[in-house]
Order: sequence, then structure tokens, then C-alpha cells
Amino acid sequence: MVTPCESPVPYTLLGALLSGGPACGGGGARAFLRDYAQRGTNALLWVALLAVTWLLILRLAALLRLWALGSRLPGPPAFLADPGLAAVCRGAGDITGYLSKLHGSYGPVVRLWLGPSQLLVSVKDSRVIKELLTKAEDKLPLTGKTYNLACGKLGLFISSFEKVKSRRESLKLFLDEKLSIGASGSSFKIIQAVLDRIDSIMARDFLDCRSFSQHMAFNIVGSALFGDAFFDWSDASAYEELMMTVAKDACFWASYAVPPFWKPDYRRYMTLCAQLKILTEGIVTESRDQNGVLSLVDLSSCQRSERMIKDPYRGVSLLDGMISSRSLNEAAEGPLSSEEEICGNIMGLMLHGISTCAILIGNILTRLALYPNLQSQLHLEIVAGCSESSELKIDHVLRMKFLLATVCESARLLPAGPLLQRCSLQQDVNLNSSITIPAGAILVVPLHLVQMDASTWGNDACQFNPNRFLKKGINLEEILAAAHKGSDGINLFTDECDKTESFLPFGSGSRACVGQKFAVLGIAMLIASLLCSYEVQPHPALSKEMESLVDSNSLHHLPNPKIILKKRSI
Ligand code: HEM
Repeated sequence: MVTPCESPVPYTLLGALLSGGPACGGGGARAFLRDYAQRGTNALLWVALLAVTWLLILRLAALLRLWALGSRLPGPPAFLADPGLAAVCRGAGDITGYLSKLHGSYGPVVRLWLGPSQLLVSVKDSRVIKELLTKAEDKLPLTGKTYNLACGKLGLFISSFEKVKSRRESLKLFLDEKLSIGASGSSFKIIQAVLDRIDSIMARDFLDCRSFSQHMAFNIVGSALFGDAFFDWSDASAYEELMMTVAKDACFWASYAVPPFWKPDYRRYMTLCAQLKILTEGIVTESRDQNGVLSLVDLSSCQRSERMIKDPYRGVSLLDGMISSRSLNEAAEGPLSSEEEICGNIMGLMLHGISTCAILIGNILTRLALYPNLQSQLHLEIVAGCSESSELKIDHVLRMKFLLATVCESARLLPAGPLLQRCSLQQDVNLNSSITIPAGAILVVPLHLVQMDASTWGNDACQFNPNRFLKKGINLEEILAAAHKGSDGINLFTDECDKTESFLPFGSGSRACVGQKFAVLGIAMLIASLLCSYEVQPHPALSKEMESLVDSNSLHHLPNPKIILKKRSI
């Protein structure tokens, strides 16, 4: 008869326990447990090994596919040891100039190997660009990483389109409400408030164009996002300064594959981000208290619009939209949109909105300072446009076509960045039914090349000429109204397909800038208010050299002129 101790070794832990191991002698049980642990560990190691091998096979297959599909596209030989490319990769070279040469040699679609697993595809053909920007819905992972680093968790600007979709919609709705006819007066009253303080802003006898533009952009975007609470926020200037410091270094620190915690500068940077977050939380709380935002939580967007029409001058803040969308999301997906995410979204919007608006404002002010004729023409239009009312409103600005054309022309000649960047994380992108771009490739549209292409814009493509936007009876008011109704881009050239697709300062397609109409009209409003009361003059030190630089087609970085704002005699 077989006794329990002679029974076959139980191969499960349960078996060992049921067999009453210790009663049969402690040594046997220990041996069994050791054996059991060994087998368990081996099994785990095997599973891990198989998983890693499987992942490596998948990665290798993806890499082979990338190489196979990538090599079908025109471009220089793979892994070229090119000093020009090396300089561009280090951030020291001129990416536009480099891509221009490649397009000259290889045509409108060019591929470039940045490394064995990094394929960049640059597209310059306006017929393909639209398709590309619609089909490639994701952003490069680095874009999301940069915002994540500076703003913490956020649901805007991130890589995956799926994750960003609903936030884009609620933000679009909010910004459109800001511009709706009734609310327009209060949305931009901050502009007048800042202009009233101009004497104190002009600490010396001139203004630094870049700092002034940044200050105006900060106020326009800040008051739009936080409503009336922003007007008398005591920490506003500390916030502005901190935000600019954080914005300056975000890309640099995000470019590290592993966050460099061992570097004191990095730790210092993270402390600044934390301070920025605390200040943002402060203004968020104040904005909520002042705008009574929580009373709007249960309203649908349609009800909110109605409410704004009835009560247009109430300083509603972005939080209304964010919180409402939060309630919707909570119902749909669970509590994903935490307070932390709302705060991150707002910081991200401030960072992006201020830096981009500041570039455009600075660009326009520089041209106003350099071209007195442009300024006189604008002044005449502005005075005529708001003659019947003492207060400047969005409806007036919408009628000022030359002003809107000036804003658009400035954005054409100096977009906020040199490249539009996209990618498709999961699926290949088929363009023009003949070009296949493999998933994971970096897709770029070189904005300077496209927006200054002589074949589309004519021989004067590099010259500043707002009138080009007024040709062929283009109705800018209608165009902006169309953008208002939800089209993805500002369609300036209804009859000229090539130009629509070649005017992309706000991007286009699925990830187009949500704030484009707000930015164009807000900046037009600022310039109109400014020119009503002031004349923009160049500082005497502004040399002829700078004048030629502004006209030059190599102007990828704006000079920072000193300007003087001279009060107009009424
Ligand atoms: C002159 C001012 C501005 C310029 C030149 C600008 C430009 C851009 C560009 C080029 C993009 C990428 C588009 C693409 O990849 O197709 C973008 C995205 C975006 N912009 Fe702007 N922008 C400006 C102002 C603003 C403002 C004021 C806001 C809101 C307050 C805003 C909100 C956004 C958002 C949320 C996105 C991200 C869309 C996404 O990732 O899906 N922008 N902007």
C-alpha cells in the first residue's frame, strides 16, 4: 500500500499542501518547495524570454517594412553621412534650406533617413499636403512629451488623435463662443485695459517689440481662458515671466530619452514647472469663484450658447467648457479628466497660444514700424470702420478686410514654426493613391517653402503684399464665418485650390489649430485698437539693414526692433 509520503511528488503548491508535507518530514517538503520555486522561476524566465523574442521579431518586421516602404520613396541614399543633415539634427542647421535643396533634387515628396529606424518624409506638393494633413492624424510623440514635461498630464496637444478628439471639440466650441457677436465686446476688453497702461509699460522711451508682443499675447489668451478673474490677478506678471522661462527650455529637456534627474539644471527646470502649476491652480480657483462656473456644469453646450447670448458681457472662462466636457467624459469614459488634466490643458493652451500669437503680433508691429504707408492705409480703414461707434467690436474688425489681409499675409511670411509635423502611429498613409508612407514615419510640411512658393504665389511670393489676399473678390468676412461654422481651415481662396492648400500657418485637417479664428480676430482687434490711438514708429536706431532683412526671403527669425508708440492727436 502506498503511504502519503511515498505518493508521487505533487507538482502543484496546492498538492504539496494537501499532502501534508511537514508531517512526512520537514526535509522532503523543503526540497519540494525549492524544486517548486526553481521550476516556477524557470517557467517565468521562459515566458519572459519568449515575450522579448516575440517583441524583437515584431520590431524587426516593422523595421524591415519601414526600410522596404521607405526606400520606394525618392530621396538621398540611406544613412548618408551628410554634414548638413548632422547640423540640422543637432538643431544648428537651417532645416528649411536643407529641405529646399532636397526637394530641388528629388521632387515634391522626399524621404530622408535620420537613423536606421527614423524615416522623415517631407511633402511640398500642395495637392498632396491636404490629403496628408487629413489622413495623418497623430502628432509626433515628442510634441506630447514636451507639453507633458512642462504641463503635467494633459488631454490636448498629445500624440494620439483618438485621445485628443473630444478636447478639441469642446475647446473649439468655447473659443467660438468667445467670438460670438454678443460676447465680443467683453472678450477683448483686456486689450483696451493694457493699452491704457501703455505709459507705464514703456518704462523707457521705447518698447522692445518682442516683449511687448509677448505681453499683449499673454493678456489676450489669459483673459480668454480665465475670464474676468484675470483682470485683477495679482500674480499675473510673475505668471507671465515664469511661463516664458518654462516655454523656452521645454523642447530641450523633452528631447532626452530618459529624464536627466542627475542634472541640477533639469531639477531646477522641474521646480519652475511645479511653481507654474501652483500659480495656474490659483487662477483656476479664482476664475471659478468669480465666474460661478460650477453652476454651468450640467448645461449642455447648446444651453451654454443660449445663456451667453442672453448674458453676453459676463466674463465666462474656458473652465466652463473644460468642466462641461469633463462631466461628459466622466459619463462616457470614467474619471479620466482630473483637476490635474484641466490644469495641464490650460497651461498647454497658454504656452502655445502666447508663443504663437506673440510671434505674429511682433511680425505685424515690425512691419508697421518699417512701412509708414501700410500703417496709414490701415489707420484709414480702421477709422472708417468704427466711425459710427465709440467702442471697437468684432463686427467692425470683420469688415476691415485690409487689416485681416495684413494679419494673414504676416502669418504667411512668418509662420510660428518652420514645419508642420504629423505622423500616423498605427497605419500606413496612402497618398494620391500611389505613395505609401509607412506607419511611424515622421511627416513634415516645410511651411516656408510652401507659403513662399513662386509657382503658387507668383514672383513676388517673398514680398509683403496684403493685397494678394484681397484679389478676385474674396470675402474675408464670409471666409472667417465659414471657419466659425466648423471647417478645418480658414479657406481664403475659394476659387484657387492651390493657394488654400498653400496657406497653412494654422495647419489644416484633423489636427489643425483650434484657435486659428480666435487668433486672427484677436490680433486684428489688437492692431485696430492700437492704431486707433497710437502711431507705431521705429526707434531711430532701427537701421536700413533691418529693413532689407524684413523683406528678405531668408527671414526665418524675426529681428527684434525697438519701437515707439506715439499717441495720436485727436
Ligand atoms: C497666431 C497664433 C497661432 C498660430 C500661428 C497657431 C498655429 C498652430 C499650428 C501650426 C498648429 C498645428 C496644426 C497642425 O498640425 O495642422 C496648432 C495647433 C493647435 N493650436 Fe494653435 N496657433 C495659434 C494660436 C492658438 C490659440 C490662441 C489657441 C487656443 C487658445 C490655439 C490652440 C491650438 C490647439 C489646441 C492646437 C492643437 C491641436 C491638436 O493637437 O489637435 N492656437 N496651432
